[in-house]
Amino acid sequence: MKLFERLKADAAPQWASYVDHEFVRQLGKGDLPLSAFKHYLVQDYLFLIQFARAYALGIYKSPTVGDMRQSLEGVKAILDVELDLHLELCGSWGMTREDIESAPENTPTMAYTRFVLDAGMSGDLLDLQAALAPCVIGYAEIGSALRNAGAATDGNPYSRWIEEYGSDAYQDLAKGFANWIDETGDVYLTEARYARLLSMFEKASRLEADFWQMGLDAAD
Ligand SMILES: Cc1ncc(C[n+]2csc(CCO)c2C)c(N)n1
Repeated sequence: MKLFERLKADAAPQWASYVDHEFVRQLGKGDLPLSAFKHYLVQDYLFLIQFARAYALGIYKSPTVGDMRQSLEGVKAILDVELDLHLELCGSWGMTREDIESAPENTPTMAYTRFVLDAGMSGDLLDLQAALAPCVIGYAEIGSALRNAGAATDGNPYSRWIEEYGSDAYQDLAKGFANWIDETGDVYLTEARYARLLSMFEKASRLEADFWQMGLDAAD
């Protein structure tokens, strides 16, 4: 079994608590309170700034030029695509870039981003990839499930978000990431390392679930 598939199977409870979270269900049905989504999206913007740094760390930790290019794709996806989506949505509610960037980082945002940065700082590229994988691939799974369920097309207020993560371009990016961690695993994985990688993958999945919960808890 390839590394990503194995991690996902072994972390099945944590993975399910993330991709089947109540926030995601309400988002798909379109009845998620807007206050919850707005709070989530502002925190997600702050999250993405730190994630761009984590991908940049991936460039630094890359053993090959090919790995550097893969990490660079992540930096570009965040700086050129995802942050703009967030600014576009927040702008439609009258929020400016300054409003968002000056918002205080919530504890779940700090916990998740600093965990990923530390996984990369203290380990090698494979450790960093194990911490990043739930984020990149989980959103593709969620986007594709919601898109296939028709959530983006029936007047759902969150259709723009669903279209972005359900898009072919995003699905390809996530597949590229899965192939990349599998290939790194082919070179660097030993059975002695696996338990630590799984623990990081589980933690990242739990921190994703906590991130959704932070949004739900902010509903008024
Ligand atoms: C909490 C949280 N988790 C995952 C993503 C998705 N995501 C994070 S970085 C990136 C760019 C490509 O790797 C994507 C799509 C998010 N936005 N917020």
